[in-house]
This record gives sequence, structure tokens and C-alpha cells, in this order.
Amino acid sequence: MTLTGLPDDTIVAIATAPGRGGVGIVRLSGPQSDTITARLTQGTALKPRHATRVTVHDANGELLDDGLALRFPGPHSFTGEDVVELHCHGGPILLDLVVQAACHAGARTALPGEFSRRAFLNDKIDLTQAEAIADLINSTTAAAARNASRSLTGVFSARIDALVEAVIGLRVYVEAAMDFPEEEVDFLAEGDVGARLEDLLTQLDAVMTAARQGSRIREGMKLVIAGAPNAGKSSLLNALAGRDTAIVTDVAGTTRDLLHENIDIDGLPLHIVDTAGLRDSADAVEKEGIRRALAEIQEADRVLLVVDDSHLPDTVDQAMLWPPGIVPLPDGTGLTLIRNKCDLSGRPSGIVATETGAEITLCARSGFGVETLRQHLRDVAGLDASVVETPFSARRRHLESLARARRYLVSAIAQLRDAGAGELVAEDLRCCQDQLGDITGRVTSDQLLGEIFSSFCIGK
Ligand SMILES: Nc1nc2c(c(=O)[nH]1)N(C=O)[C@@H](CNc1ccc(C(=O)N[C@@H](CCC(=O)O)C(=O)O)cc1)CN2
Ligand SMILES: Nc1nc2c(ncn2[C@@H]2O[C@H](COP(=O)(O)OP(=O)(O)OP(=O)(O)O)[C@@H](O)[C@H]2O)c(=O)[nH]1
Ligand SMILES: [Mg+2]
Repeated sequence: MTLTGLPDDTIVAIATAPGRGGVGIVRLSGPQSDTITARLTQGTALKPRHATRVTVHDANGELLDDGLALRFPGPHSFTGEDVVELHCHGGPILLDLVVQAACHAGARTALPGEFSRRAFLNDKIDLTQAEAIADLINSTTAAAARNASRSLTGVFSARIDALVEAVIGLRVYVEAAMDFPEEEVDFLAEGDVGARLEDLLTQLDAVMTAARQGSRIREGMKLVIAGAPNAGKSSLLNALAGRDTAIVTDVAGTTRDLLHENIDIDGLPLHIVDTAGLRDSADAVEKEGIRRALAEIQEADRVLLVVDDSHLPDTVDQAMLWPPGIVPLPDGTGLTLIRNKCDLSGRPSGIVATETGAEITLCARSGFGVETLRQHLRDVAGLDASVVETPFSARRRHLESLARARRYLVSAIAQLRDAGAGELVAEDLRCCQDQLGDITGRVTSDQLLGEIFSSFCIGK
């Protein structure tokens, strides 16, 4: 570390995906990038930001590869430091040899996320952008990738920065008012502070709604299909997945282990788990299957409780259907009752809202009515196209900070209304600003940085 807290060593890593490929890139970042590259390429001159044909050699001067080198002198590089990329042939053994040669010449191998971390430390990107890089790389649907790209270009950061600016504006005003204790109350009233706080709350809520959707698209929703044996759970999984992934038979107790399937509905990733039918069983294997089913239910965002509608009255108490003796659903877990086999019951397919959630009548075997379930899942995920202007990717971490910022803002509004106390309003606004600052990393602890960047892949 230098006195400024910025790193003074040079890191190296393979930047391309592990495994074989046409081309593989070894990237260096740090003050010795140029001298290390000169050793590897036997001193070939590199014009900044131009590709140059080079031969790459190991510590003994033996030829390793015929490739291209690309030099980005700091601060005009991805990390803000001197960066050199060696575009080699994409063989993993060869690329490792190039990395070893770089290390022999003075570099050290990078930790996961270390390139992005340096870009952050050099103010090239903020935290939401760094997280967007990881999200872009890890996204499993096109919608998630598009959202991450928008966060990377700073769409989310700009929304947070706008909120922070509004908070600062209010803080300045309120703190100025405190300098005139005699007229403080009038000052606050004249400045329309109450209305401005309310306005800020509206803006914050809009960002929260967008962030919640972004987080949903990023993380998806975990759906657990549960119910009595033979209700048609595996048939429903197959209908949602659009292929015969699970074994379906008329033998009660067909599914004994968990079956996982990942699909997406209009870009919303769904992690679906089919489970063993819940019943009292003496069979050791089935018992274990049921134990695993119950454990999955505890982790679910939503449970699809499948029942054979041909044995069911018109109105049912969902709680009564929950198999007796089975642990209740955790708070906050959504429940949708699926009346299956409507071809046998004769009930028209469709959806009705109930006190505790929704009831959907369908036929899993033919797929009739499954589209209604898909639409319902989009709705409960909050993916209402009318809600969001520009979607961006967001994480739980962001939602938590936004929620804390909101609590301080609500408290500030109450302090102003109930006590008219500028000092308390100012303190709440300061805390609110800190929470927002955590999102972009304007004020962030080292521990949080460690958590974020260590989840990256190496070479990023
Ligand atoms: N070969 C290669 N492809 C890549 C990257 C890379 O590092 N190398 N990237 C990285 O992971 C991404 C592109 N991101 C980049 C971001 C900034 C700069 C950069 O040089 N920024 C300078 C100059 C700005 C300019 O000229 O527009 C700067 O910010 O000052 C380069 C790449 C995706 N593709
Ligand atoms: N008529 C009709 N039969 C269905 C429907 N859905 C499933 N079945 C039949 O019901 C039987 C049980 O279906 P599964 O999907 O294996 O049921 P399950 O809930 O996974 O059963 P277990 O794995 O044993 O707990 C099979 O014979 C299916 O063909 C439906 O909508 N209509
Ligand atoms: Mg089954």
C-alpha cells in the first residue's frame, strides 16, 4: 500500500473464461505492468491503446506464444492504473505459463474481483457499477443481463446520487436554520421543509420499487411445489418447464427426492423444486424425501400447494389443506393453491383471489390453464410493466440500505411535524444520507468492500 492507501503492486490474471478458447487474455494492472510486459515480450514497443503483434517468452527467454499486446497507460484504463493485456491463444496451460512468467517478472496473481476493486478505489466506477459487472457476468436471463448493463452505465447510481443531493440540500437548509434558534421554527416552515421531505420520500419510494424489481430479475424466485402424493406436482413441474423432466406415474409416492429445474418467465428466473408427496409414511426413503421437501418449503419465496380438484369442495380453507402435523409456512412465504385435474372435476380453469392468496384451477397433464399460473407468478414477483420506467439491476444489500434510509426519512418527517426540532431532523437526514452513500460506496467500510469484491471471479 502507498501512503494514499492505493496499491503499489502489480497484479496479473487470466481475464477470459477458464477452459479452452480461440483467444485467451492475460491482464496486468499496476505500476510495473510496462516493465513486466517488456520482459515478457523482449522489449517490443507498445503504442498506447493500439494492438501490437508480440512474441511472449518465459523467464528463460523461451518462446511461449505469438500474440497481441494492448497497453492502456493509467489513468486512462479500466482500473485507472497502467494496464497491459496479452491476447494469447486460448489454451489453459499456455495461459498459466504466461501468468507464471509475469509473476517471475514481478507481478502477483490477482484475488477475485481485484481488478474491479482497483477500478473502484481509483474512482473509475462506484460500487453499484462494480456489482453490475459481477451481475452482468453471472446473469442467467437476457432481462437480467440488460438490467446489469444499465446499472453498469450508471443508471442506478444516478438515481441514488439524485436522492443524496436532495438530502444534502435539505440538510444545508435545516442546519442553517439551527443557527438562528429564535426563528428556527419559522425558518423551517418558510423553507417548505415538510413538503420537501415528503417529496423526497416519494422519490425514494420510486427508486425502491425499481430496485425491488431489479433485484427480483437478478435473483429470481424460488418456487416449491408441494402437496399430497399423486396430486400432480411432477406433472405441474413438467408443464412449467415445457419438457418431461420429472417422472410421472399413477403410483402415489413416485417422486422421492427433490428435483430442481431452472426456467424463466419473461426474463424472471424461476428456481422450481418438485418434492415428494407429503403424507405419513413408514418407508425410510420416502420419509427422508418428505423431510427434504419440508426443508425446501422453509426456503421458498412461494409454495404452490397442489391438490386434486376432483376430490375438493368449491370453497376450501387453505390452512386446512396443509397436511396435518406438518410445520406451518414461514411468515412472508407466499402460497398459491393449485386445483389440479380440472378435466376431472369439471371446474372451469381460472384464478380467484382468496383472503390468503390465490387459487388457480388448471390441468397440469394437458397444460390447460398453466398460462394463468405464469401470469400470476409474474404478478406476485412484482413484475408489472407499468411500474418501472428504466429497469436496472439491484441487490438485497441495496434494498436493505434503501429501507434503512427510508426509516430515517420517515423519522425526520415525524420529528419536524411533532417537535419542529431542526436538530433531530438534521440528525435523521445525516443518517439517511449515510445509508444512501453505502449503496454507491461514497462512505463504505472496508469489511463491506471485502464482502462485495470477494464474490467476484478471478480476473475481474
Ligand atoms: N479486452 C478487454 N475487453 C473488455 C474489458 C477489458 O478490460 N479488456 N473490459 C473490462 O473489464 C470491459 C470494457 N470496459 C472498459 C472500461 C474502461 C476502459 C478504459 O480504458 N477506460 C479509460 C479510457 C476511457 C475511454 O477512452 O473511453 C478511462 O476510463 O479513463 C476500458 C475497458 C469489457 N471488455
Ligand atoms: N386427469 C388428470 N390427471 C392428472 C393431471 N395431472 C396429473 N395427473 C395424473 O395424476 C397422476 C399423478 O401425477 P404426478 O404428477 O406423478 O403426481 P405427483 O404429485 O408428482 O405424485 P408423487 O410424486 O407421487 O407425490 C399421474 O397419473 C398423472 O398423469 C391432470 O391435470 N388431469
Ligand atoms: Mg411427483
